[in-house]
Amino acid sequence: MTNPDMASRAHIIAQALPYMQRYDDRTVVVKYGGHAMGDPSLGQAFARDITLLRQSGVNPVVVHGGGPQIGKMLQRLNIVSEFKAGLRVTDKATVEVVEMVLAGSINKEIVQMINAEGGRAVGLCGKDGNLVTARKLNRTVVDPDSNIESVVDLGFVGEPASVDPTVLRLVLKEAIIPVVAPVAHGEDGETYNINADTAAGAIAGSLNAKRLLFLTDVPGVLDKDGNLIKQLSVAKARELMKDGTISGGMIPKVETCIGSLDKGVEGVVILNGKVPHAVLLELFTDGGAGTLIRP
Ligand SMILES: Nc1ncnc2c1ncn2[C@@H]1O[C@H](COP(=O)(O)OP(=O)(O)O)[C@@H](O)[C@H]1O
Ligand SMILES: CC(=O)N[C@@H](CCC(=O)OP(=O)(O)O)C(=O)O
Repeated sequence: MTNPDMASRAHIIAQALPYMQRYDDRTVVVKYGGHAMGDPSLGQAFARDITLLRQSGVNPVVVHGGGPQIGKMLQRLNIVSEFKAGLRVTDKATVEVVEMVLAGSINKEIVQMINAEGGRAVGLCGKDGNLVTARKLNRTVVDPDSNIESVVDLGFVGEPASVDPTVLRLVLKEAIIPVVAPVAHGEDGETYNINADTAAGAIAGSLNAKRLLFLTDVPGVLDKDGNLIKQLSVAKARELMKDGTISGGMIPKVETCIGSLDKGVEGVVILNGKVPHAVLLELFTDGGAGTLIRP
């Protein structure tokens, strides 16, 4: 007779089959936010999920952030940093630190974690193979009191002007997992700091990804009372950004979700990366959580 515990374990594994078939040979871009990183056992669970996706025939692409880690390094170096509309004002000294932390230590740490789980990961940034070419971002902000619009100068903050996914396709064809840091060259030869959410959206769009997942440190988009919004239309998302319910780091995430749907990404989800195995739960079980942004 089958032990009930064994039977329920088998049931959970078997439940994954239709999902594995749905995502077979499809691209899933996972944005791994700096706030979801840090805990070694969570990091290991994340690396295992990504490796398992690859093993089951999915093409995972990791695009990572590292905002809090950049902040710590800037503090150690006594460089003052501020954010405007969820983006770091980036002068010359800051962009050097951003590149060092993102494309250096964090990128290699994630590559190492995935490889330790038996995957084969390779670290890239926007500069590699001209993956992402940046242009300076001219950011408009609206003062909520006066409703007056103004352009803020964020320094070396860029937005993707073009994405050439050739290098990603080559890597994916060999069953290697690309791990991308959001730092890129501009046509002017400068290095630009791109918000990781924005970079993930542009990359997902260029690959016509089946799914784009944002792993962050909250369960998803929360309403004014702090309750999770399970499904959010583009129109409602715009309303919540306007009235300030969506603020700070959630702004580039939601804006990217909207842009990615326009670019042909099939589904975009913001979810809690602090839940162990959040990626597997979202993709391979009926228990998907977080906020699904829909047209
Ligand atoms: N309406 C909202 N719902 C959820 N989080 C929000 C909302 N508005 C602002 N936030 C903030 O956005 C943060 C997530 O963005 P961010 O700090 O950039 O994380 P990450 O490093 O994962 O990109 C949350 O921790 C929360 O403080
Ligand atoms: C322009 C800009 O704000 N760039 C971000 C890049 C890292 C990032 O986006 O990291 P998270 O995903 O962890 O927030 C920064 O300097 O913090």
